[in-house]
Amino acid sequence: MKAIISLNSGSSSIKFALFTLDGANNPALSAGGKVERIGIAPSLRVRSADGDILLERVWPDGASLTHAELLKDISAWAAEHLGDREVIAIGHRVVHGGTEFAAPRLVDDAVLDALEKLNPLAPLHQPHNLAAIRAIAQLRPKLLQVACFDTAFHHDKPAVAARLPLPRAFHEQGVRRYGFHGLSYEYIARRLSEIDPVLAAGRVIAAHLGNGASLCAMHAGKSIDSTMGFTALDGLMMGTRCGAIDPGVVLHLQTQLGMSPADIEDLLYRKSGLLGVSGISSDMRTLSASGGPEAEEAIELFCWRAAREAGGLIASLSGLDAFVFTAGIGENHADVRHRICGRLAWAGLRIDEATNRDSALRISTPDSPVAILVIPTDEERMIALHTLQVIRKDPS
Ligand SMILES: Nc1ncnc2c1ncn2[C@@H]1O[C@H](COP(=O)(O)OP(=O)(O)O)[C@@H](O)[C@H]1O
Ligand SMILES: CC(=O)OP(=O)(O)O
Ligand SMILES: [Mg+2]
Repeated sequence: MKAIISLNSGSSSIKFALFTLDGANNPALSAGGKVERIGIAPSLRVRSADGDILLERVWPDGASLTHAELLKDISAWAAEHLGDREVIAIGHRVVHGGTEFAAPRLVDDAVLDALEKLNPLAPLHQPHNLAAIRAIAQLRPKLLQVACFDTAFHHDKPAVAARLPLPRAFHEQGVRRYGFHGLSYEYIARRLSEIDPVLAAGRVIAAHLGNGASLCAMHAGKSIDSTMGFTALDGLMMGTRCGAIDPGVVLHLQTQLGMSPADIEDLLYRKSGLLGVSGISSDMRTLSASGGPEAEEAIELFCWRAAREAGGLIASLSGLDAFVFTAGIGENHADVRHRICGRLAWAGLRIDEATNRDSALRISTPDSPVAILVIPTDEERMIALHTLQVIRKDPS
């Protein structure tokens, strides 16, 4: 039986899924898993399509384990689990596609070289994404690999949402607002159109709140604006990223505090956000459990900033019909959802405390002018669908 694998390297996680293909080439999930808390204390869990746990591993002292090292364990599990299934392609999430890659692409050396040039624009993601592709290409040079871009879903957003207010030449050089988490938002748009086609045709904000976090304004299922811009550092406060800050701060760090570009990158991408403000952890679960005043301040700032940015996107959309929470925090953290919706009550978000506590599909009150939903994202399925489309078109 033919199969494809989806690989999704996030900043704090590697998610993966094995899909078998039926006669009509529809992907059916066979098993999937994730390594989470990379950089803290990684753990791996693999589940069958029915939810049975197939494998669990923890590395309590594994803070220094890299994405590449952890990928070896995933490969070992996959090799054992495959049985007589024949993997015909691997699809990868690649975070930055720049101006050149607006749609999923079969990867070859030239594509890899072009994507590598974007590494500095996504230092927490792009190098891991590409290292996995290169490692697999070495082991299985003939295996088709498809790159699916986080930026692609946002490619056709209105020009006003893509331009930075800099001299025009920079835009031509690619210094523009791209937007990320596109595979997740594309999946949410599809799911919402199955769940509630009327809402999906309207004005929707999707909030992908994970270790990386962003909001996307969608109208009729298309991205029209996002809080992330040139890089995945923009917008919301995140696990270790600062989100939007006054660019004057960056100049100050460099010229007054004498920090090198590498130190500034490390500060803004790896030491800020929830980790920096709490001084405790980048992980929302740990912060909520800690209860200390710095942890509380970090959580409150996270929610305040999310609501504040949502206000901006409501203006981009000229109103709002639905607000969707997704990703690790969005899908699971009732208190964060409660705080964000509370700050958006003026815009018509009325949360129902009981269904919110249960992380139900619909968590707004029946009379809420804006519907509030919790929809688990599935970037791996989106990757599988794109991968199939690409290899059908170009089965070389
Ligand atoms: N059950 C849960 N309750 C609260 N927060 C959770 C839960 N599960 C995951 N999270 C939080 O979600 C974040 C990770 O989100 P995830 O989407 O998996 O990350 P990534 O962006 O690396 O893909 C962490 O802050 C984690 O604490
Ligand atoms: C783009 C991005 O921030 O991704 P992640 O949420 O996986 O870190
Ligand atoms: Mg994520």
